This record gives sequence, structure tokens and C-alpha cells, in this order.
Amino acid sequence: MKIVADDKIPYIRGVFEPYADITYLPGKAITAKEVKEADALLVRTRTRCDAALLAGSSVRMVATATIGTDHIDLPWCAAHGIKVVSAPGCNAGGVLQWVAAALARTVGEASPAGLTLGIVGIGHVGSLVEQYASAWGFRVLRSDPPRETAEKLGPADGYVPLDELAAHSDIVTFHVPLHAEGPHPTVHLAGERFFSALKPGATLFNSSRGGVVDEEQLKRAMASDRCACRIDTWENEPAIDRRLLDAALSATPHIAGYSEQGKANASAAVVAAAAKHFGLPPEGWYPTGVTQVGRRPISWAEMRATITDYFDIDGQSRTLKAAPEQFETLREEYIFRQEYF
Ligand SMILES: NC(=O)C1=CN([C@@H]2O[C@H](COP(=O)(O)OP(=O)(O)OC[C@H]3O[C@@H](n4cnc5c(N)ncnc54)[C@H](O)[C@@H]3O)[C@@H](O)[C@H]2O)C=CC1
Ligand SMILES: O=C(O)C(=O)[C@H](O)COP(=O)(O)O
Repeated sequence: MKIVADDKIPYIRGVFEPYADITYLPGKAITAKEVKEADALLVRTRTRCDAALLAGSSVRMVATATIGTDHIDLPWCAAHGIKVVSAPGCNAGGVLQWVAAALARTVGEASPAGLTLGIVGIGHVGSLVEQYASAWGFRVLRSDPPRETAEKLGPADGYVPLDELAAHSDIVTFHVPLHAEGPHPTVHLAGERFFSALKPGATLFNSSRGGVVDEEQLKRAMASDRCACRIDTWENEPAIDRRLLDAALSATPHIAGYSEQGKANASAAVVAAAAKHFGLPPEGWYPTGVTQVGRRPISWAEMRATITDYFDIDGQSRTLKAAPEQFETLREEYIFRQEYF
């Protein structure tokens, strides 16, 4: 059995070695030639898994150590009998920490009470953000048309159309997958219509995917002082837009989910997926030495007073702004932070 794995998936070295021939490569170096005779791929967002990579290969399973799957051509894999497994919710706690830091910087000395937070996408991340933001005193508006339809949710549950959320929110945070298909596509979900509806002076957070926000429209809205932004995920990473970078209140290199616990969960998920699929022993494996966090309530005051000790969003923003050409290196050399709530 042959596995090709991204060499930046942490903790997994040694786990499959007793059972499989495993090769570790940088995500971008996982090419058609390298995977031709592989049975399984363990990837991250940096390997595009589509016909160009997989056609004619012996790959039967792709496991991604990420929540997002937009780097994988899911229909093509399904049509060609390739099982795809992701790591749902693995690093939601890390993204919560990024949002908390961004909220702390945006709200400052003011009180969350009286401010409205619009959350777009109420899945693993969005619902966690909602839980903490509501407890901190924000009024929360939600938009998630797929859930609203499936679960018959509406204004009585705090679910509103995106335009309405935009018009009434002081801060809007996006937590949707990037997809172009189906009745509720998210490519440029924050586009011209969204920015026309947006409450003047609002701040937009994007820690979902570049492409969910139309950066040209965002820059236009910022140029006329209609909004501000804090951005973790960018169109065209790693070649990010320098004007947007300069204008953003916070700019981080797609590291919102980079907590030690999130990375460990992601690694455990891909190991479990491959072990299960191929009937190998390490199915219940989890990295040793990773501190477990029990999710706990934290007051707004405690969070504001402590968040910088764990995640210095301003410091990391200064680093990226000073050296945007290092975008990918900053990600690769990131010291995974600790979740503490
Ligand atoms: N910056 C980072 O480091 C990270 C980014 N992410 C991104 O965050 C995204 C969300 O993560 P999860 O909450 O775990 O995903 P999830 O799949 O649990 O939830 C996504 C939610 O978005 C909703 N949705 C889909 N289309 C929508 C639309 N047009 N409008 C409003 N809502 C819509 C879905 O119904 C679902 O409830 C991931 O797909 C990934 O792209 C995830 C982890 C880390
Ligand atoms: O989980 C996701 O989805 C993310 O965006 C990840 O945090 C990005 O992880 P890497 O691909 O950089 O491992």
C-alpha cells in the first residue's frame, strides 16, 4: 500500500510507516507523477485534487486535513470512485480564537451590548462564534439559506436574508465554504449587492475563503470609507492584493485555524480515514502531547484581557504587511497557538 502525504501535516510521521510505503512531499509538489501509483493521498489546502492530478492514477482515497474542500474536485472524484474525506469542524476552535481577537480589536473599549454581529454560515465555525458572541452581549443576526431551507428557520430564529443582515450589522463575519454550484453559491457572496446594502461604517471579517468576498468591491467600499475589514483568507493566495493588504485593519496569512488542537484534530481525522478505508490498525490514533481544551465560557472582559497572550493578531498583521511575499513561508513556519476557551 502506498500513501503520499503533505509534509506539513503535523504529527503523523511514523504512524503509517509500519503498514505502508509513505512519501512526504510539499503540498505543491504532489504532482500527477508522484501520485500515479499511490492508493491514498493525505493533503491540505495546497494540493489541487482534480483530473489533472488524479486521472490515470491508482488513488482510491483522498483525505484532507482541513475543513474546507474547495481544493478538491468532488464531482470528479465521485464519478471516478475516489473516496474523499475531510476533517469537519477540526479547527473551528482556532477560527473562533481568530474571530474573538478580531472582535476585541474592533470593539475596543466599547461594549458589545448594542452592537449587532452578522454571521454568514452557521455551521461548525459559525455556530461556535454565535454561541460566544451571544454570551458576550452582541445581538446576533444569522444568514444560512441552506440551513434555513432544510430546517425551516426564519426571522423568529434570528435568520434573515443576507441583504438584511448586511444592512443591520455593525460587524459581519463569513463562515461559509467556497462553492460555485447549487442554489446558494458563495463565490463573491459579498459582492456589489452586499456592499450596497452594508450598514455604513461596518467592519467585515473574512476567515472563510478568498473568493467569498469580491475584493474589488470591498476595496471600492473601503475607498469611500463605507466599511473596514479584517482578512485572513484572500483571493489568489499567496499572491495577495497589496492594496487590500495595506487597507485591512488586520491581515493574517490564512492562519485562523492554526491552533495546536485544530491541527491535531485534523491529523487524527486523516489518519482515521485512511486506516478505516484500508483496514489498517491506527484508526483511533491521536497525537500525544497535545493539550486538550474543554470548551469553556469566558467573559468578554477576560477574553479581551488575555487574547493577545495567545494570539497577537496585530503583531501577526504587522509581520504580513511588512513581508507579503513571505505569505506561504509565514504559514509554513507558524507556531501553532493554544486554544484556551
Ligand atoms: N481561515 C482558516 O484557517 C479556516 C477557514 N475555514 C473555512 O471556513 C468554512 C466554514 O467552516 P465550517 O463552519 O466548519 O463549515 P460547515 O460546513 O460546518 O458550515 C458551513 C455553513 O455554511 C452554510 N452555507 C453554505 N452556503 C451558504 C450561503 N450561500 N450563505 C450562507 N450560508 C451558507 C452551510 O449551510 C453551513 O451551515 C470552511 O468551508 C472553510 O472554507 C475553515 C477552517 C479554517
Ligand atoms: O481547515 C481549513 O479549511 C483551512 O482553511 C485550514 O486551516 C488551512 O489549513 P492548511 O491547508 O494550511 O493546512
